[in-house]
Amino acid sequence: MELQQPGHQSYLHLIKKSREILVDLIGNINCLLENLMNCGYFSSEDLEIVLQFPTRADKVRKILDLVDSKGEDTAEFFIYVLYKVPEAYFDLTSWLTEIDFQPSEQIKSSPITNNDPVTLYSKKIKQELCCDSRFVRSYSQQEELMLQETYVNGVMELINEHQETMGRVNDLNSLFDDTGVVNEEGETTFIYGDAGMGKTLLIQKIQNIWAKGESYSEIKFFFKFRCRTFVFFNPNTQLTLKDLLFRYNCHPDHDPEEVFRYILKFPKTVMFTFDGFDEMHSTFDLNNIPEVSLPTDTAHPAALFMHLLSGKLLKGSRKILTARTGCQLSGKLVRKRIMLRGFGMDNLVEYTRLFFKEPSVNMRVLSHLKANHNFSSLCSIPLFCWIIFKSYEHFHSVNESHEFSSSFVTLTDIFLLLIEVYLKLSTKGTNISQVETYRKGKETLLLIGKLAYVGMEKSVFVFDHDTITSLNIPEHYLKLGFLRNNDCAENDSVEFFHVTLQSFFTALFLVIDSGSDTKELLKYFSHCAHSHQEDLSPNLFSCICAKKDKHGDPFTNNDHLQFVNLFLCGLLSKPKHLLLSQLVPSSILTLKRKALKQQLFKSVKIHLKNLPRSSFMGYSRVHALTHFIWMARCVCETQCEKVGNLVAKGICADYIKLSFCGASSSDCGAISFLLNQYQKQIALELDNNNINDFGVKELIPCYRKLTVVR
Ligand SMILES: Nc1ncnc2c1ncn2[C@@H]1O[C@H](COP(=O)(O)OP(=O)(O)OP(=O)(O)O)[C@@H](O)[C@H]1O
Repeated sequence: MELQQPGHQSYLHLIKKSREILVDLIGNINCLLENLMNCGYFSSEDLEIVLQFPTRADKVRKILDLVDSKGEDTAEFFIYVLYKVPEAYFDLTSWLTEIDFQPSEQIKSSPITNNDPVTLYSKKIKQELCCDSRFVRSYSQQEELMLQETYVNGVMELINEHQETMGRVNDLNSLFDDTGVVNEEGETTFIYGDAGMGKTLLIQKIQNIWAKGESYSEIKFFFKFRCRTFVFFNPNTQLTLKDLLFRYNCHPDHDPEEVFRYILKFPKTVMFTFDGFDEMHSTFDLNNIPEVSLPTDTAHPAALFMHLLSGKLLKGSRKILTARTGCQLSGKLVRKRIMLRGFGMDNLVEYTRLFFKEPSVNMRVLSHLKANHNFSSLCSIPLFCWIIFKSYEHFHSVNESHEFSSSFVTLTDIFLLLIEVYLKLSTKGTNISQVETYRKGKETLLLIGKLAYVGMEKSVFVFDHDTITSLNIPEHYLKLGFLRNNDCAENDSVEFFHVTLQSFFTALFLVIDSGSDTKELLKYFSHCAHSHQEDLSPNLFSCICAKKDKHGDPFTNNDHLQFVNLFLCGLLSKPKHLLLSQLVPSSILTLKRKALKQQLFKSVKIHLKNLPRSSFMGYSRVHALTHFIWMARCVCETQCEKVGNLVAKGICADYIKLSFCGASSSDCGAISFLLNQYQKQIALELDNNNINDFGVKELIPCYRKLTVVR
């Protein structure tokens, strides 16, 4: 294409010379006609003449003829429209660059209407996301929580390939910049953290700031998926990428083909968020991910998802994938790895300010947090912080002088409080005691507990209507706040508002159901004893083929089962005896408690005994796995020194290395509790975990037992 500079030639001449190119590449006629009409360059007769022609090419030819007949100004305006609406005329980008079009000052003052399908679709996604992300999905269903009034930044750290921290991410705009890149070829920003650390809320915040135009201005299309959605597709489902994007996010109102063509041509203008990779553990077999050679090929949606992650489809698009800690993603796919570490003290102060608007209550909660580091370390996990504050708010409204009675608050205490709050809200119960509330709520607790347990048995976290009716759960129980509608599955299915709550109800059911014997009670301990995750190959594609290898399901995350065990320990602890004896005979509680105590001893002993040892600085060093941390959490949840004493006897090592075990600050309290009961001195290595100042304080009580701390 040979073109001369416009300075040497008229625009009319330029259009004439490029006639063929323009006829070939101008697709959107409406946008041109509308602007030429609006600014008075074309009359309604001109419009009619153009529209008489049947084909697109003929229409363009006629427009060019008319422009030619009208003179230089119209020709300049014609090119100005092509230049100002690049989304509609993206095929002409290189032509426009080549002619180096420089609009005159006069033409620049002409208003241009941008009604092309790409821009309209981008606006539509923005509007939808703006509405969708304004509110946090409320747990109690009766209240609506504005994201803006509840979100505070948590601590985010960049992690390298050796799992070491490389500094903090302080700004959501830097999620895609060049700092902390672990693999230039990787395409995905992988954000991970423990349950309730705020992965989903972070994704919602990212959607919200994009939709409000506060960030990521180069992004035109934002597609959000929950990984769980891919589990719900029938294994035989075949979709094109276009269908996956447009059917499962909002649909373009105009010319979807043209919008998709734009997306394929400019993948850098597309952002994806995929939330909850750990939820992909599933029944379908991803063994043979079919190749897609063309973006128009069909494949199973999960295969399309994997090809998007790897960049085989829409290479260069931005992708954020979230998962629970421990869920592996191949290094090949990861560009940056970011770990969520929850709330630091500054974040907690801000969250408290947002949550408790009344200054005196705000001050009281803050001083409570500062005085009690067990309390503040639990609050460093945003989900637990919300539950604690929610319960505090409720009890404070009932009784102004309410304080958390014990200086040591366990997770079981918190969930018991939350359930009490919801039971009271439903009965509009006034000042009845916790014991009385539970006694009255026995039937509810048994039925909801049964639902949780039935699900846990089959790794089912979403319940359809048939399951609910088969368990005879009355409709109004679903509205108490424990369950919420599921937005991924079809039909009106429900899920627990958080999977930890399902774990809690499962434990409660195993404790209070008179039909559950001790064997049943303890069965999840053996499921958890050895986590497949810990010896997984880091390559996702080999993981996907794992069913044929001997690795097991790579997506299986057993945290939900570990939480069941933890809550069993809390519920069967002595301080909860009075409360639980409202729901089940005392003798049964005692029997179950004894069996649990023995199980804890056995679990720790077997775990440490079966691990390889090495000699280090004269010690026999054993590198314990995450399961050991869970055991420590369980022992601490009992709050019983006798149990701690017995279990500590199972510690058959004098040096325990707990590096890379995902221990958080609140775990330090648990480790301290357990080691304090150990009869001898012991060395402890805790580097590369998620421990902050709260955690260090929690360890203080066991310092006297430690010979080496690292
Ligand atoms: N940054 C935050 N600011 C305020 N509250 C938060 C924040 N992050 C999380 N929360 C609170 O914790 C709850 C749980 O957060 P979220 O669902 O995002 O956790 P998650 O990490 O996705 O958990 P899971 O892995 O179990 O799905 C939120 O509904 C909210 O109440």
